[in-house]
Amino acid sequence: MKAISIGLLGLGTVGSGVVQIIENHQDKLMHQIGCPVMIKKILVKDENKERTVHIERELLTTNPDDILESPEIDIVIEVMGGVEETKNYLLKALQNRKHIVTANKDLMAVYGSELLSVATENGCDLFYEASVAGGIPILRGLVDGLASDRITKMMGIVNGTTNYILTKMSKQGSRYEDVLKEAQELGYAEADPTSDVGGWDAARKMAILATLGFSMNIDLDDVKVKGITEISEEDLSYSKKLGYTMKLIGIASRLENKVEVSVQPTLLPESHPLASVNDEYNAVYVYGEAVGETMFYGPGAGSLPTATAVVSDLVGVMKNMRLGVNGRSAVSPQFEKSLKQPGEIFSKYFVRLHVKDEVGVFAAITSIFSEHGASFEKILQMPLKQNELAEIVLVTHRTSLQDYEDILQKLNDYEMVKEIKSTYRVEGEGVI
Ligand SMILES: NC(=O)C1=CN([C@@H]2O[C@H](COP(=O)(O)OP(=O)(O)OC[C@H]3O[C@@H](n4cnc5c(N)ncnc54)[C@H](OP(=O)(O)O)[C@@H]3O)[C@@H](O)[C@H]2O)C=CC1
Ligand SMILES: N[C@@H](CC=O)C(=O)O
Ligand code: NA
Repeated sequence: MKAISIGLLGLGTVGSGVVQIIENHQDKLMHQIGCPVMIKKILVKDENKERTVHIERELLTTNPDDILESPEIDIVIEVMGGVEETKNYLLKALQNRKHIVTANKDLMAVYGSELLSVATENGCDLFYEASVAGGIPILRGLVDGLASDRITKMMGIVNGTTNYILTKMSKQGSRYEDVLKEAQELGYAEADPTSDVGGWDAARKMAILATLGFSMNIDLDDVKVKGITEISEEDLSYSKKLGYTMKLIGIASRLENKVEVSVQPTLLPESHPLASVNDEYNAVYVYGEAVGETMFYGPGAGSLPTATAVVSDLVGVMKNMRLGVNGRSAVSPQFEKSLKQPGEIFSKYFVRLHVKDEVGVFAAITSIFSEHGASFEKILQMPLKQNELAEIVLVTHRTSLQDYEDILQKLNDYEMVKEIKSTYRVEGEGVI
C-alpha cells in the first residue's frame, strides 16, 4: 500500500527526535495507520552541518519549495522555529493542500487562528500538540478529554528551561548563569533563551492553552508577563523559610465570561502538586466545574519527549486521511474575548521591603495595607547591618491586584521605605 510521504522543516533538537521515532516505531505506525511513513525531504539551513541522526544526504535541501511544492508530499512537519518566514511556508503548504504538524508555539500564539482557518478552508489538518508542554498531551486533554466540562482555572509550569533553572538554584544553590548555560547545552532553551527566562515562551503557551481551554481568542498581548531574571537568592531562601516553593507559573482563570492570563514567578505552598514538578518537567493543573482538579505532567522540553507529541499528531493526521475527515477538527472560539480588570483579579502577595528601623514605621506600613483592605497572613522582620535598616517580609491575605498595585505605589512614596526589593504572587492555597 502507498506510503504516506512527509516533508520535515528543520532537523535540530526536535527534528532529529522525529526522525528517530519514525524510524524506530515504523511497526507501531504501520499497525495504527495501515501503511508505512516515509520522510521524503528535510529542510535545513546548512547541509554540511554535523547531525545527531544518520540522514541520507539526498534527503536534505535548503530550498523550502522542494517540500512545499512537491506533489509527492502529503504532510509537512514544521520543527524549524521562527515566525514570519515560517508562517509563509505553512500558508503555502496549506494552499497546496498539505496537512501540517508543528511544535512552534511562537507561531501558533500569534498566527494560530489565521492558520487554523486557512487549514479548514483547504480541508487540511493543522495539529500543534508539541507547542505547549512538549511531550505532555495537554491540548488533546483539554479538547478531547475535558470537552464536556467548563474549565475555570489552569495553572502551568510550561517552560522547562526556567523550571530547570529554578530547581537547581533552589535545591542546589546553583548560580543562575551556570544553570542557564546547562539548560542551553541540554537543548531545552530556545535559540534565543531570553524568550525562556523573560517568561515569553510560557506566555505564548498560556495564550494557546487559554484559547483552547476557555474557547476564546486570547492573544499574546492579553498575557501579563514577568520572567525570572530578577529572582534573588534572598527571595528563594525566604520562600523556603515561609513554606513555599518558587516556580514560573502561567495562570489562566475565568470568572463568568471574564478571563485573566498571566505568567510570573509565583510562590506555591510546598504541599501543592506543582511544587514538586522539578527540572525540565512541565505540568498543567486544570480545574473544571465537573471534573474538579486534574494535573497533566511530563517532560516539557527535550528531543524525544517533544518529538513524541509531534509524531502522535502525525498519526492523528494519517488516521483522518484514512477516514477522509481531514480539516474538520478546528473548532472556532465560542466566546467573545473579555478580560478581567485588576479589581477582579484576586491573589495573595509576597513583598520584601527595606525600611528605616524606627518606631512607628511598621505601624505606618500596616495602615497603608489596611487602608486598601489588605491584611497579613505571614510577617518576618530582620535587622540589616547597614544604615539602621530593617528587612520586612510580608505575605498578604487575598487581595485584589488593583488594591495591591495601589499599596505598592503608596509604599514607594513612603519616605521610610528605602526600597521594595521584590514582590511575588502567592497561589495554590484552597481551590487551586
Ligand atoms: N527544543 C525543545 O525542547 C522544544 C522545541 N519546541 C519548538 O520546536 C521548534 C524547533 O525547536 P528545536 O528543534 O529546539 O530548534 P533547533 O534550533 O535545534 O533546530 C531548528 C532546525 O531548523 C532549521 N532551520 C531553522 N531556520 C531555518 C530556515 N530559515 N531555513 C531552513 N532551515 C531552518 C535548522 O537548520 P540547521 O540544522 O541547518 O541549522 C535546524 O535544523 C521550535 O519552534 C521550538 O520552539 C517545542 C517544544 C520543545
Ligand atoms: N524552550 C522551551 C522548549 C519547549 O517548548 C522550554 O524550555 O520549555
Ligand atoms: Na504538548
